[in-house]
Amino acid sequence: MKVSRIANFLSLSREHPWELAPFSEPLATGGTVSVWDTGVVCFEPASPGNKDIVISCGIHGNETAPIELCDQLLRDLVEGRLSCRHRLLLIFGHPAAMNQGVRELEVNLNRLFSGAHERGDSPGLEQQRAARLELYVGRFFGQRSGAERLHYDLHTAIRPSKYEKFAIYPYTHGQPYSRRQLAFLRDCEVDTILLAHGPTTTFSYFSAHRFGAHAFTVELGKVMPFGQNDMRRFKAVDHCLRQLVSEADWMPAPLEPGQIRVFKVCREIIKQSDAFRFHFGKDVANFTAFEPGELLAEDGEHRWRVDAQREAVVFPNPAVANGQRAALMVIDYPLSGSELD
Ligand SMILES: O=C(O)CCC(=O)N[C@@H](CCC(=O)O)C(=O)O
Ligand SMILES: [Zn+2]
Repeated sequence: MKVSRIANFLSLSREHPWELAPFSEPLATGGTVSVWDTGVVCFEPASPGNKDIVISCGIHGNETAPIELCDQLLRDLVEGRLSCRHRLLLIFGHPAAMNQGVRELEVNLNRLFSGAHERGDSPGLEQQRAARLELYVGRFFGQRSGAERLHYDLHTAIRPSKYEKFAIYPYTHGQPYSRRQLAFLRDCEVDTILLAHGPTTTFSYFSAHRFGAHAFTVELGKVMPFGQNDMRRFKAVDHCLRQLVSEADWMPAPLEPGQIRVFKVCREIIKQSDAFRFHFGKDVANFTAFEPGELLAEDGEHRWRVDAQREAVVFPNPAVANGQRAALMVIDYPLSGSELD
C-alpha cells in the first residue's frame, strides 16, 4: 500500500509552522485528501454524506490532548483504518505555539476571529493565521449549501474543573438550541453546557454566526504536556467523532431531562489594568461557586461582586492582557423545552 505523506501531517505542520504548500493524495476509502496549508487538511469523500464537519484542535498550542486525538484520527483516515463518509476539515490551529509548548505567542488566537484579526495597525503572525483559518472555513463551508454544518473546536482547560468536560454554546442571537447537538455532546461525556450571553471573537462563534454551523468550544479536560495525557479520559469523544465522520447517518439517542447541566454566562470580567487581582486562590477550580455579595475581583477603583444569585467562575486567568477576559461568571440555567429545537 502506498505510504501516505499526509499521515505525518502534524509533524510536517510543526516543521513548517506558518506556511505549507498545498498537495493532495487519493483517499484509501475513495475520494481525495488535500493539504490546504500548515495544520489544515480537507477530506473529500467520493460520495459525501450530508454533513460538512470541521474539527479543530490546538488553537492554543499547549492544549495537547485534542491534538493527539486528532493526530491519530488523521492517521487512521489517511491509512484506511477508518472510512471518511462526510466532508471533513481537520485543523491543527497553532503549530508554532505547539512547538514552544505555549498557549499563545503574542496574542490569544481564539480572540482574533470574526474579523478581530483586522483590528490594530500591524497584523502579526497570529492575526494572519486567524485570517487564513477564517478563509479556509469559509472555503470549506462555501463549497455547497444544504449540508448540515458542524464545527467542534477542541480545547483543554488551564485549571481543574468541577465538571471535567464542558462546552461553550456560542451566542445564538435568539435561535433555539439544538437538542441533537446537546445529545451528541452528552455522548461525548460533555455533560455541562455554558450558554454564551453575547457575540465573541472565538473560532466557534465565527463558524456559528458567519456560516450557521452548529459550533462549540469543547473543553475536554486539563492542559498537559505532549505525551503526558491519559487518553483513556478522551475515549468517549474520540469514539463519537469517529462515528460521526465514518457513518452516513449516525445520530445520538434523544436527549433526556437531567442528562446535562446548563449554565448561562451572566457576565465577563474584563481585566482593565496591571492592578487587576482576584479575591480567591489561584488554584480555584472552574465552576467554583460564590455567594451573593462576595467580592470576586478588583482592578483599581473597580470591584466585581456576586449579584443576587449564586455565581460560579469559569476560566479565571489574571495573566491575560489588559482589555481581555479574565473570567466568565455563570449561573444555573434550566433550559426550557421552548428554547430547544
Ligand atoms: O482554561 C482556560 O482559562 C481557557 C481554556 C480555553 O482556551 N478556553 C477557551 C474558551 C473559548 C470560549 O469562550 O468559547 C478560550 O479561552 O479561548
Ligand atoms: Zn484553549
